Amino acid sequence: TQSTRPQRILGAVQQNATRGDPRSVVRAIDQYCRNQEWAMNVGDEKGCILDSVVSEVNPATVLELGTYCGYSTVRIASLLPPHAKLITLEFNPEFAVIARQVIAWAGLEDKIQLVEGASGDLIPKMKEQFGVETFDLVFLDHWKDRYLPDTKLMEECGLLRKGSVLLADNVICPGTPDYLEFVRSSPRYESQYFKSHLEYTKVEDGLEKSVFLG
Ligand SMILES: Cc1ncnc2c1ncn2[C@@H]1O[C@H](/C=C/CNC(=O)c2cc(-c3ccc(F)cc3)cc(O)c2O)C[C@H]1O
Ligand SMILES: [Mg+2]
Repeated sequence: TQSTRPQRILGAVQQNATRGDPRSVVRAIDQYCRNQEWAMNVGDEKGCILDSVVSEVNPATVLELGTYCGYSTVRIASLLPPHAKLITLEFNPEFAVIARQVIAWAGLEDKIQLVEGASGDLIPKMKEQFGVETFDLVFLDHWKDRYLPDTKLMEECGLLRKGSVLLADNVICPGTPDYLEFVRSSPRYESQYFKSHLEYTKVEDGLEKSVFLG
């Protein structure tokens, strides 16, 4: 039977990456998606911007919206301090199955908690069910029309503190116009655009970093 793209990405990791070496997992996925078949990972170019923001924030708690195959999950977790935790939300069970194996291959199970479900349902349960106070960093990379409602929901649920950083992928391509307008015009956010390119292409895209001012 025909394999799926996520299954082929997992295969590339198992064939080309070293178990327990997160950066080799990241490199294996980038090489596969650049040379064999495109996939919607944040990729190596925007990934370097992601790395610099993660290193600057040095977060103890991270929330990722939209796991897909776990590329950015592994990329972020590989930079976290020893006791830091990353919670990643994914509602497609098929993607979750693949992401769990990619995370395991990287040896990052202890830092990452993958929770299956829709962000709109899970965000209100973060405090009670997952023992989270607030998030130091949120990486938004799920359906683009969910960035704004989920940001408002995180505010309402008290999951953002003064200084919490939101980093959003794809603010140009495919684009998140309502979210961009909101964070750039709201007095409660200090926003900055990092110009880059759509993963594995020359098309313009970028990341928007928004600091919640409380
Ligand atoms: C609400 C919610 N809750 C939990 N998981 C959710 C969710 N919405 C999506 N997800 C999960 O995240 C993943 C979805 C991500 C959506 N990302 C995209 O649609 C996406 C699309 C492109 C793109 C650009 C140009 C083109 F020509 C074609 C595609 C590039 C990217 O980097 C992307 O992230 C997988 C999905 O199951
Ligand atoms: Mg993306």
